[in-house]
Amino acid sequence: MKTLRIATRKSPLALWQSEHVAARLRSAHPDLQVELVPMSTRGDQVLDRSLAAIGGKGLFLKELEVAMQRGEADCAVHSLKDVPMELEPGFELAAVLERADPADAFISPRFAGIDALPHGAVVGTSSLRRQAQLRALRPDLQLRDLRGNVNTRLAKLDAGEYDAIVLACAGLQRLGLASRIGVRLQAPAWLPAPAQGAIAIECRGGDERVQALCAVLDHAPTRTCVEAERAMNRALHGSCHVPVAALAALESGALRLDGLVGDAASGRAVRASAQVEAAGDIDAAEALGAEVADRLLAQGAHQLIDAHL
Ligand SMILES: NCc1[nH]cc(CCC(=O)O)c1CC(=O)O
Repeated sequence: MKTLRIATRKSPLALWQSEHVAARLRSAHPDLQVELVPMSTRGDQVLDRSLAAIGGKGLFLKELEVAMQRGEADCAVHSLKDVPMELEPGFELAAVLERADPADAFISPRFAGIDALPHGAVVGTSSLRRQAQLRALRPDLQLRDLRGNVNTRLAKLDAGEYDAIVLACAGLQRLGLASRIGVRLQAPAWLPAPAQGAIAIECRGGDERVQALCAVLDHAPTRTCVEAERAMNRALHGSCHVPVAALAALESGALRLDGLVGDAASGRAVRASAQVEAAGDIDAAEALGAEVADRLLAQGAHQLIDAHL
């Protein structure tokens, strides 16, 4: 019997996502034996410093890529928002699954929304993108770091360490915690991370067996949207030190992209958007991302980015 081994992180959300991919692959290929290879990454181990300080998003991928290189796994499942804009050489995305809810969620046991928070309320999030947007709306808030997996973050909120926190709706929904969502923070007023809500399967470049097995899970409209968002981020040369947010949507054939570059310390933010009428191919999505990046730079995003170089 043929086997496919999926490298995965061990957090409950990562395991849910990998089990989901495994189940879909099993039903698409009844003769395929699909196994998970759970492993811990540096991004999971180092919880006392921000991701930006310890080297960025790639930290969630490295150990999984090493396992693929060694032949201990055939592919790896990731939240696409945790995947760097440029993959390591020798790897590619075999599939991007249909996106779940891309929005961020405001969560608080006591307050109905960001506007309802009292002056100086304490909000937990280590994401510079979420911090920048909170600062832009409410300069008075006290923003405090909050890392760890989704359950850990909710437990810290429930223990009273914060008045509110912000998490991705998709992660909460996947873990059966949708009832914790207080407010869905909607675009274009609030923008999520590029590719938030999308699950990707990474494999070794040129591994045609794995690509063919995973191709059935690929969702073209999601690919189009996330490509526009990731192309915008790439064109901004955004490192994880600069808060960048983006959301693309397909509506009756047109592809619209909203983007934001912010500054977590000052709460300054610049926004831009654009759309293409016939969003046929990946090239059009990429061009749209570059266009919105140009508009952001023209409005002063370069000052926010240069300040972090
Ligand atoms: N930063 C960690 C992370 N990576 C992906 C998700 C949620 C699921 C997704 O966006 O696909 C989360 C948790 C969160 O931000 O609340």
